[in-house]
Formats: sequence, C-alpha cells, structure tokens
Amino acid sequence: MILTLTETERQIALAISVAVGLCGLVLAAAGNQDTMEIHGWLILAIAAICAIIVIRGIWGPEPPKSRLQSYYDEPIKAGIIASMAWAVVAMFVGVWVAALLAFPDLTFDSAWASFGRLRPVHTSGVIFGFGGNALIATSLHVVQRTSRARLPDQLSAWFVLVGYNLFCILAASGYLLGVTQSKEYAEAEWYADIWLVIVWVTYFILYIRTLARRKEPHIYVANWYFMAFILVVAILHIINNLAIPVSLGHAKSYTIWSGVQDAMVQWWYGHNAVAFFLTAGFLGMLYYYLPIRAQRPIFSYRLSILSFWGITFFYMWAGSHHLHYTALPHWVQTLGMTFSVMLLVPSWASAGNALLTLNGAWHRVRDDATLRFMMVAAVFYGISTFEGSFLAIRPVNSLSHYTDWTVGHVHAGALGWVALITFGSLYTLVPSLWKREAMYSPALVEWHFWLSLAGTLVYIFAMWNSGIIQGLMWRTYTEEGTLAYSFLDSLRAMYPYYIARTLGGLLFLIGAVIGAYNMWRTIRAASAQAPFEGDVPLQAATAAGRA
Ligand code: HEM
Ligand code: HEM
Ligand SMILES: [Cu+2]
Repeated sequence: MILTLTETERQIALAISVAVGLCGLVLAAAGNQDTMEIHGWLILAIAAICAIIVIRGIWGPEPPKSRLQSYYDEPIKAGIIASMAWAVVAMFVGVWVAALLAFPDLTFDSAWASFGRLRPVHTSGVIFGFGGNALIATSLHVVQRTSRARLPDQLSAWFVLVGYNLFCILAASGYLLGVTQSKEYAEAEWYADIWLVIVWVTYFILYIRTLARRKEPHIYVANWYFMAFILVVAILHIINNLAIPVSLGHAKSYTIWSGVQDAMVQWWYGHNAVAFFLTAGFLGMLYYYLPIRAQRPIFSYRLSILSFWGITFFYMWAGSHHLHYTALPHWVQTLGMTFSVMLLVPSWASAGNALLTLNGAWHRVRDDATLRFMMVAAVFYGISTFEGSFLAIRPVNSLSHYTDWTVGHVHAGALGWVALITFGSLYTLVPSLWKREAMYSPALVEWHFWLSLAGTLVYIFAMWNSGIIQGLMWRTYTEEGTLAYSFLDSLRAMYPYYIARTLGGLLFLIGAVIGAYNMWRTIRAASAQAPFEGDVPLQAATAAGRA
C-alpha cells in the first residue's frame, strides 16, 4: 500500500502522522483527568501506528510512471473492508440495544453498557462507520470510472479514509466513556468535530479535482448525487456543531444555538443527514451499480436529473416535520409538512426509474441475488419515502411521534434501502476490484439476501405493530376522561414486539456476517498480486487488465 505512494507523498504522510500524533499528545496533556485525556492517547496511538506503517515502506522504490494510466483503487479496497467491519460491529450493538429494551438487565451493571451509551454507538456505527465508508469507497470508484480519470494523487484518498475512521473511532469510544453533545447523529464532541471538518473538506476537494481531470465531457448523474452528499454534509456538520467548549481541557461543550433555534438547527441537520447521507449518496450508488449489474441503461436519464434537483431542493425545507406540536412556530411546521409531501414526487421518480430500468432484465433479477439486493432496495426506498411523507402530516404525526412507528420507518429506510443497496453495490465491486470472476460463494450471497429480507420484514412489522399500539394506548381515555392505560401498561404490551425485533435484527446481523465472510474469502482467493499488477487501465472502465 505504501509502495503505491510517491516518495514525496510518503514524506508528507509521515509528517501528517507526526503532526496528528502531537495533537493527540497536546489533547492528552490538556485533558488531564478528563475523558479527553483518553482520546488524546488514543489519537497518539493511532498516529504512531500510521507513522510506523509509512516508515516501513518509506525507502521502497518509487511507483512506476505507468500507474498514471490506470485507476487508483487501493484506498477503495480498504474502504470496503472498513465498511464491512463496521457493519458487523455496529449491527451487533444494534441487536444488543434491541435486546436491552426487552431484557433491561443486559447492561451487566456497567455504565458503558447502558442503553444511553450503546444506542449512539449503534447509530453512529451503522450510519457513519458502515454507510460512510461504503459511500467514500463507492464514490471514489464511480468518479474515476465515469470520468475516465485517475485520482489526482495517491495520498488524499488515504488521508480521507484513515482520518474519517479516526473520527468514527473517537465518536464511538467517546459514547462508551459518556462523552456526548446530546445531539442525535451529531453526538461526537468538539475536537472530533473539528477533525471531521478537515477530513471532509479534503474529501470534497479530492472529488472536485478528480472531476476536473475527466476525459468524459459529460458528468454522469451519480456524481451529482455524490457531490450533493459531500457538500451538504459539510455545511450541516459545521453549522449544527458550532459549540463552545467548557475549557480547552474539557471534552464537554455547549452549542451556540439556544431554545427553539437549537431544536430547529438540530433537526434541519438530522433530517438532512437522512436526505444527503442516507439518501443522496446511496442514490449515487444506485444510479451507477444498478444499471451496470442489470446491463441496461438507466430507464430515463432526464428523470434522474429531475429527481436530483427535486430531492436537493425539497429536502432542505422539510426538517421541521421532526418538531410538530412543539414551540416551533406553527407556520414553520406547516412549511416542513408541505415540503415533505411534495418530496414524494422526486423520491418516487428515482425509485420508479430504478425499477423501470430492470424492465427487460427481470430474468437477471431472478437469477442474480446481487441485482435482487438492489431491486429490493429500490422498493424499500419507495416504501420508506412514502411512509415518511405520510408521517410528516401533522395529525398522523400526533399518533406516530414518540412511538416505535418512527423506529420502524427508520429501519425500513436503513435496513431495506441503505444496507441493501450497499450490499448489492459491494457484491458488484468486490469481484471486479480483486479481479475475480465472481464472489467466492454465490450461494452465500443468496443466503445473505434472504436473511436480510426476512430480518427487515420482521423488524419493521414488529415496529409498526408496537408503534401503533403505543400511540393508541397513550390516547385512549376512560369515560371519566382519565387515561385508560398507564405508561407501564404500554411498555408491557411492547414486550413481544421487542423480542420479535431482536430476532429480526439477529437474522439481519447473521446475513451481514455471512456477507463479510464471503467477501473475505473472495479477497483472500485473489492471487497474491505484486503492486500495480492488477491495476485497471483508464481506457477500459470495467475490464481487468495490466497497466
Ligand atoms: C442488525 C440490525 C439492526 C438492529 C437490530 C437495530 C436495532 C436498533 C435499535 C434497538 C434501535 C433503538 C430504538 C429505540 O431507541 O427505541 C435502533 C435505532 C436506530 N438505528 Fe438501528 N438496528 C439495526 C440496523 C441499523 C442500520 C443498518 C441502520 C442504518 C443504516 C440503523 C439506523 C438506526 C437509526 C438511525 C436509529 C435511531 C432511530 C430513531 O432515533 O428513531 N440501524 N436500531
Ligand atoms: C420522502 C422522504 C421522507 C420523509 C418525508 C420522511 C419523514 C420523516 C418523518 C415525518 C419522521 C418522523 C419525525 C418524528 O415524528 O419525530 C422521520 C423520521 C426519520 N426518518 Fe424519515 N422520511 C423520509 C425518508 C427517509 C429515509 C429514506 C430514511 C432512511 C434511510 C429516513 C430516516 C429517518 C430517520 C433516521 C428518522 C428518525 C429521526 C429521529 O427521530 O431520530 N427517512 N422521517
Ligand atoms: Cu426528516
């Protein structure tokens, strides 16, 4: 890996590792006695490992000039492996928190294993660890292939990938230690947030620089989705995380936003994290890997562009549907509700476009579990956006809000759409990047598919039931006008559904473990290649060949 870097890049990599290590040392010293101290040492340790890896290869030969005629796929491979590793860990934690809701004693009397700490490990782990690494890997693959251009240098992508995973590790380990900003999906504290800004801006610049080198005159639509994802996430992250630390020696900070403004900024962020992290980026995957796998051009290119502008414009205004019946002015809630309903049109445009692309390739959907992953993902994308637009209607939200219906909606999107499109894309990518004809075991892909589908269905049906029962129980009155059920009654009624959800989640987790195993075997089976031997030349977008 280091041998693919030029000598100058190796020196810069070493300098960055040393600089980051020093920052870790400063944090450790400043955070004396605070949880920040532990993070300081953690950063130093990771930076030291990076420095050692660089030093071991620093005197190696310079990479051949011929590399410039091929794509640079090494960091993409690492991103895929990181994504699957996070998937297994974070979904395991998901099953654990699901079990905790049925069996509250599973915390083993330790603070770090309490629900409040494990839950954000799950959400950040799946969204940022699993989803984010997959997005970085696929986006860098798609931009090179559709631009017929190599990444502009060898170092930036590694910086983005390693730096991003450092952020994820700081976030997840922080939650276990009790470090949190208490903003959902933005729990990481100020020093981790600042680090992510540096990483993310590098990512955006890398993407733009690659596009600028393109030999294709046209910018394929998948790149627009990826660019919207990268750019908007940067804006959201910076604005929602503006905070003032208690002191430079403390992990704790306070947001600069107050009262209802804070709530609005948070849910403008949270909602658009769904829109641009969990939707736009994955639509980028869908628009590239689905046509490739189906061997058919996209049904309507024009529709994909219309959907893009509709999604990017409408989503921005819909965040207030998370704050119905709150102190937020009524008209702002109505605005969010209206835009949420309108959002259904561009959302279904993309879902429909994907399914219509499969017309004429249904026999492939039947025979190829990888393509089936993507087909079902498009269906769940349609289901979850329909449900979202429905839940955003204020009177519907009065029933669903605070209940498990929301959690069911979340996982219809997260499992059915985000995870399935990712698995479909990775199963397409892994054999092609590691130069294999197919995955190690197509039968295991089939198993993974059915476990995922069964797990998703069990999960969301359990949550639809429990959510609607909760909502109804909380609003049932006796003839005297008092509440018919106590909160505890409703909690007891949830018990069977919480067990069902845990089992559904377990099926999904087993599927993911099988997927990770299958990919690992595929990668291992790839003959030990000398560096540069397997590089794909720029001219041929998908065919394997020597550079
Ligand atoms: C093995 C599969 C999974 C299981 C068992 C699982 C389980 C859970 C549980 C128990 C919760 C807490 C619900 C609550 O507080 O009442 C949760 C929340 C959440 N999970 Fe998962 N999850 C899984 C996979 C995923 C994946 C793949 C994603 C994203 C790509 C995801 C995203 C989320 C999000 C965003 C929340 C917060 C929901 C909210 O606040 O409404 N989960 N999950
Ligand atoms: C047209 C598209 C969509 C609309 C209008 C929409 C709307 C909504 C609404 C109204 C809520 C409930 C707010 C509340 O009562 O607290 C919600 C929650 C949520 N949705 Fe969606 N949704 C859409 C698509 C999606 C998709 C595709 C995903 C996932 C991939 C997703 C993930 C989430 C998450 C994570 C939450 C929970 C937020 C929280 O409270 O922690 N949504 N959405
Ligand atoms: Cu929303």
